[in-house]
Amino acid sequence: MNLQGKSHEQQQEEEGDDEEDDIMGVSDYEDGDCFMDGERGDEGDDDDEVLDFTDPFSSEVKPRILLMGLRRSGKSSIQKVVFHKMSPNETLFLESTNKICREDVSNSSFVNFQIWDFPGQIDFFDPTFDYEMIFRGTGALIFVIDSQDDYMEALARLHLTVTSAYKVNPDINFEVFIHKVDGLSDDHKIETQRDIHQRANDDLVDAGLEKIHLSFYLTSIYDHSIFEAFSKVVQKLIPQLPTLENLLNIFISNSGIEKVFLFDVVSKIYIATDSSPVDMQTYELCCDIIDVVIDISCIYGLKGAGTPYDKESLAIIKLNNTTVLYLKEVTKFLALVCFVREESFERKGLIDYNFHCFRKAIQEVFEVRVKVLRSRKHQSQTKKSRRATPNGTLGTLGVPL
Ligand SMILES: Nc1nc2c(ncn2[C@@H]2O[C@H](COP(=O)(O)OP(=O)(O)OP(=O)(O)O)[C@@H](O)[C@H]2O)c(=O)[nH]1
Repeated sequence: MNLQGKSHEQQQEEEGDDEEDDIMGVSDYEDGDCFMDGERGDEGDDDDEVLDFTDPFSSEVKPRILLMGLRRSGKSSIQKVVFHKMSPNETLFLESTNKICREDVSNSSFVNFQIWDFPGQIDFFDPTFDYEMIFRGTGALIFVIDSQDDYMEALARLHLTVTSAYKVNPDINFEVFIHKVDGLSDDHKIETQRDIHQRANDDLVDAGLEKIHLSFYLTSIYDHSIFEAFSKVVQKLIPQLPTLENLLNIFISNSGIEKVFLFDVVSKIYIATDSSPVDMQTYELCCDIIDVVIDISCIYGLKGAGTPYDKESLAIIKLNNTTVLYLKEVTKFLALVCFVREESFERKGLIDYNFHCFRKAIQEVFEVRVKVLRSRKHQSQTKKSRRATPNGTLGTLGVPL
């Protein structure tokens, strides 16, 4: 294993080399082309700024993910395992949630959304529960069903929840996690999924609401299925997803790479991948390489106030099946994990050059979004200041007008 946690040469990149920044094909490559590892150049700091979604104004458009389900179905555990690196065994000691817990995921991760963990016993008919307000701004509603328990009550609750939410906001993505499947045999898993799918959809048809689409996932916190399911939920909320996929396709086809994932490092959610199918083993290997980088860095690499993942983080692991796993930092939240055949990895210079172009391209994709957000913020500020001024009150800067 060749782990280069924090050591690769800083290269100066000349400005104005845009004409060079087209992804190169394998055929374009010649030995001796000097596009080397670590080619980040001066633009490095800029993209942190561009991709830094912790800007307060971006909260205006933060999609909200609701986690709902009966008591003890596993909602808090999911949140803790996916976003707080809690080990699954520790969730045994989690106390029941009594109030709505809201968490902003954006501070530590690329994924820019809020999760609302609802206590199991919440009552929709309680007049103090303003579910209209809650559902209006929601991007995805995850309903967790404990598959090890009798799920009839959960299905009734799912129906009530989904129909109430749909009335307020028909654009919500409804995601059903058939959870704790680690306790079920493979046959039982499939049978349970089929049964829940059938019953939930029958209930919707009976209510004349067959247009509501429910997506189902088999999940457990004891393996990677919960991360994979969460990845799919999050991907549906990323408007730039088709563009990212397209860029990844171009990147791998020109670099001799077999498969690539763009990962949110903190949550191990993958934001995008190329269009070839994902198999669980590949995904698990990606999670493992991220863990290796972060864990080794945390244990042996941290100096003072440093972070375990930074601009220089990269890892190369040669597997025993002639495949090379290659991780590279994209932004302070994102990493690219590539599966490359050993013979293709000999052209690492080409891969790194194309990676550099890919990085620039995604920077541009998100720049558009940041610009839109900025202009929206500006507009709303202008409106506010106009509203505040006619009767001689203070302007936006607190200066008497
Ligand atoms: N076997 C198994 N147990 C799980 C899984 N996820 C959660 N659990 C267990 O389920 C129990 C309840 O988990 P919580 O996360 O507290 O459930 P909750 O839905 O947040 O409960 P409330 O706060 O009461 O609404 C805990 O003992 C967890 O360890 C899973 O994937 N498999």
